[in-house]
Amino acid sequence: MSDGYMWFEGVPFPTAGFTPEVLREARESFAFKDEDVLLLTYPKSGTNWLIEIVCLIYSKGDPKWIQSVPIWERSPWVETEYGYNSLKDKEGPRLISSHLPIQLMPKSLFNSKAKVIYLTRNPRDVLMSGYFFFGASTFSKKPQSMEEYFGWFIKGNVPYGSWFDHTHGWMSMRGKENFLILSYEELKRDTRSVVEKIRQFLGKKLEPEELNSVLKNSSFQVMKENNMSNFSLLRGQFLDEKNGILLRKGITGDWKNHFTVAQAEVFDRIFQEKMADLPRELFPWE
Ligand SMILES: Nc1ncnc2c1ncn2[C@@H]1O[C@H](COP(=O)(O)O)[C@@H](OP(=O)(O)O)[C@H]1O
Ligand SMILES: CCc1ccc(OS(=O)(=O)O)cc1
Repeated sequence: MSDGYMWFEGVPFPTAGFTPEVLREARESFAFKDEDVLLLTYPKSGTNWLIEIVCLIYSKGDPKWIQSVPIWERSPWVETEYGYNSLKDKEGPRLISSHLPIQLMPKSLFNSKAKVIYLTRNPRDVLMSGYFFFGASTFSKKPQSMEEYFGWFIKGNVPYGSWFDHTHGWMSMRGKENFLILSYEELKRDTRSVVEKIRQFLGKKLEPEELNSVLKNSSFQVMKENNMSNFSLLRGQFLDEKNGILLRKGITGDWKNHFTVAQAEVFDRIFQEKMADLPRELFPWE
């Protein structure tokens, strides 16, 4: 019986676009190549912002690609039916996205030199972003209230499971030279420097005016108006016509407008308990 998720090995997935067969085959058989780039996040951490930036770095700031091809085709999600099938036989270097927890990632990643960028975000803002986004979707369990979604998030009963487990799992890769960890918060605070860091990690060159174009075309306002990037193509079938918005506020600290004092205290306590073994520098919002 469906409870609003498609469960695979204890992890809840959206009900559209995912199957146990593809998840299994991707983990066992998907072959990462050394020249691939993997954009890895827990959902609602700024995944699509990162994809837009990387696409623009690849096109040297030329917006033609991002204005003509849907974002999920430029950097498909390897775990989805569509993404797996479009990536598996693709020639040449590939841009690949994923929200998978480490135990479900294609095994070949760990023997490849593929470059991985892991983008983190304050889980309180991830929670709020997910509450609005999944609440306006047709492919995920709908919460009746923020309080209900808060409880699900703490338990990991949300798409892709527990933020705490996801983060713990992937942080075990920190220090590897092909693994770059960034945060949404630093990307917001100093976008230019972080985009430069990404460019350098990818070994790409940009002229100053090309960098300016990357920044302009990946800005919140320009992305919000780009129908190839703002998920407007998913409205109707997968997202609510009115509230199914990917680029909602694009700020840090929105959780403060929604959490009660009691929820903030509960979250702090759980965060301390679950993340105490990891260095605080990994969480630049704390
Ligand atoms: N160019 C941009 N600048 C800032 N935030 C952006 C952005 N593009 C997307 N985001 C934010 O990233 C979140 C979605 O993440 P994902 O791409 O992982 O689903 C949304 O957060 P909010 O819901 O807090 O506004 C969205 O507004
Ligand atoms: C079916 C399309 C779709 C879109 C977005 C999804 O969630 S997530 O934000 O990438 O986690 C899932 C399915």
